[in-house]
Amino acid sequence: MSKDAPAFFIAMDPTTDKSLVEFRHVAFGYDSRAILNDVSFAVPRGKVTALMGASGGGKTTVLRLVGGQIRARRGEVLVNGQDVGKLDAAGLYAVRRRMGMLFQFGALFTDMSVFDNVAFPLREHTNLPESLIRDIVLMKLDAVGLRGARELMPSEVSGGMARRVALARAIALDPDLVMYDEPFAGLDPISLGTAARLIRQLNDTLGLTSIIVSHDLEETFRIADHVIILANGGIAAQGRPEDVRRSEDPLVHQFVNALPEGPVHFHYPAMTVEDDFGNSHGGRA
Ligand SMILES: Nc1ncnc2c1ncn2[C@@H]1O[C@H](COP(=O)(O)OP(=O)(O)OP(=O)(O)O)[C@@H](O)[C@H]1O
Repeated sequence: MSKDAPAFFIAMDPTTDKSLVEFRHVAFGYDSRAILNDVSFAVPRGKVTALMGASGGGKTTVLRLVGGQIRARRGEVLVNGQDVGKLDAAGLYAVRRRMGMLFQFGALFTDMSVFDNVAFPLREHTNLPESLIRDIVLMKLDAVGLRGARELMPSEVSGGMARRVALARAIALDPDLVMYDEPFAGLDPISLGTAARLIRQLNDTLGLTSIIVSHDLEETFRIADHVIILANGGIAAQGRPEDVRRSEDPLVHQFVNALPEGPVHFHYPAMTVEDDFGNSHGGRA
């Protein structure tokens, strides 16, 4: 990085390490309930990785482990070679600054204009002068096609536009990694296609690494370089979309073909049906 580069600019790590994020034998559970058992995978640097799997399988949990909001019970969660689970508050802050997070409905601040929403992280995390913030915000809004919408309030933009504003905000600080949790939820097919192409395009033009959690198989397989399928607490498959699609593993087959029956559990763990509805209530079953 040149010494004249503005302070907010964080160069890509020059290391030759091919993965930006790596899970090594990670186990995690909420209370006594195990969610991930011995999970290992790598997210290749500069690529779009899709994290998919059955509902409740732990995809959002994986994102929260990467962001350091929760810590693994066992194993390592490496981001740029650092174990996020072992960082103190300052270390975690530094790692998080290099991540953009985009959650389901964008969660824009409703009392701020589109411009101020995108400016927010810059005002919070940097000491840049307003004139430079303005240029950066307009650049980010331009990247998502909304430079002309800067004065609008969130209530005045469509769902698809709101998602794009949230995306501009997520990339405001020039992150290395952007994590999207269900970025297509609730979008009509045209907005969905636009959002997907935008994620791909921003990844490539800004040199990002992207992780997308999504249920939209077709669109996600179309834009992803790498797919990881999470099921029953482990990794059912990972690889290029075309390879995962061809997998003959019954679990993966069930998932990529959206079959209701198969090895992926439909039920949240519960006591047996007999115990729940059975004779304990005087034979009501
Ligand atoms: N804070 C929490 N406390 C207790 N259990 C939780 C908590 N957050 C998630 N869970 C449980 O952990 C499991 C995994 O949740 P997670 O949100 O990671 O799944 P997911 O794969 O993202 O699901 P979906 O695709 O439905 O969003 C779920 O069964 C959920 O009920």
